[in-house]
Amino acid sequence: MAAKLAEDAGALLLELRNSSDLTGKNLGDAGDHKANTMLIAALREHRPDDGILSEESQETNARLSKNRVWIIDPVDGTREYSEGRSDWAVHVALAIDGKAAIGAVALPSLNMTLRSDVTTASPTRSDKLRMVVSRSRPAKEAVAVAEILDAELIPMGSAGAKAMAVVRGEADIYLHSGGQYEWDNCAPVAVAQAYGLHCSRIDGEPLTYNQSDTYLPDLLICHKEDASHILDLVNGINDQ
Ligand SMILES: Nc1ncnc2c1ncn2[C@@H]1O[C@H](COP(=O)(O)O)[C@@H](OP(=O)(O)O)[C@H]1O
Ligand SMILES: [Mg+2]
Repeated sequence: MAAKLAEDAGALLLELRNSSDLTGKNLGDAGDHKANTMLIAALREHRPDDGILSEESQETNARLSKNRVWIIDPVDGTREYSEGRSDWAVHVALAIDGKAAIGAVALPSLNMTLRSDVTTASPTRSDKLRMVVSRSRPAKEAVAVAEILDAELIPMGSAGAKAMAVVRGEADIYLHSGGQYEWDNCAPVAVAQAYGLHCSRIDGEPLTYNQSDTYLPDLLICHKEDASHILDLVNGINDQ
């Protein structure tokens, strides 16, 4: 269901972008609103007992008493969506007891949806490591770690698109700090974990969802074999 909803919302968003006269922020706002309305209505209809947390409509009190909470980002990479780029995503995840249990990330411009329940082969690691970072706000730790590892930096929009670049074998590391919310990374983390990748906070702690404060400002997604080395490097940089 997560994959179907993410795909359907993605189709709506592509249709809106192709057919409307809206541009820039107006297009982003309209897309956010349209996809959010569709996703919330579908979740309320099909999973009436579950909680919902969406970037576009946050129902804090009701969800906090639930074990099962849908965490959705109708358009992740709104800026890129509204610029006509392909690096944006729709996130639909189910957190169970605070863990990213199930997720789907649609990449509508690439006609692709990645999901936690149906996985293909684990991504292969490149000898020359490639690190995806925010186009607009690359984390200082990421830039410093890339330099130490002699990794290629690949700027890209959207947390979902970046995490899926690692899942798809287009990159090896996604390292972010400085700000993000639960909806930005819950579905990407559910998918990345299902593909056998390491996912944690940059201090190595687990990523925990459905918290009263939804700010979840940093994360590391990478191949398991690289995780402890990268976490040590980040730790060293942040101790300086
Ligand atoms: N420093 C920060 N503070 C808050 N949110 C941030 C952030 N850096 C990135 N994000 C959010 O994380 C998502 C991916 O960002 P980026 O493309 O820069 O990596 C975006 O989500 P939205 O597009 O859903 O708003 C963006 O708003
Ligand atoms: Mg987002």
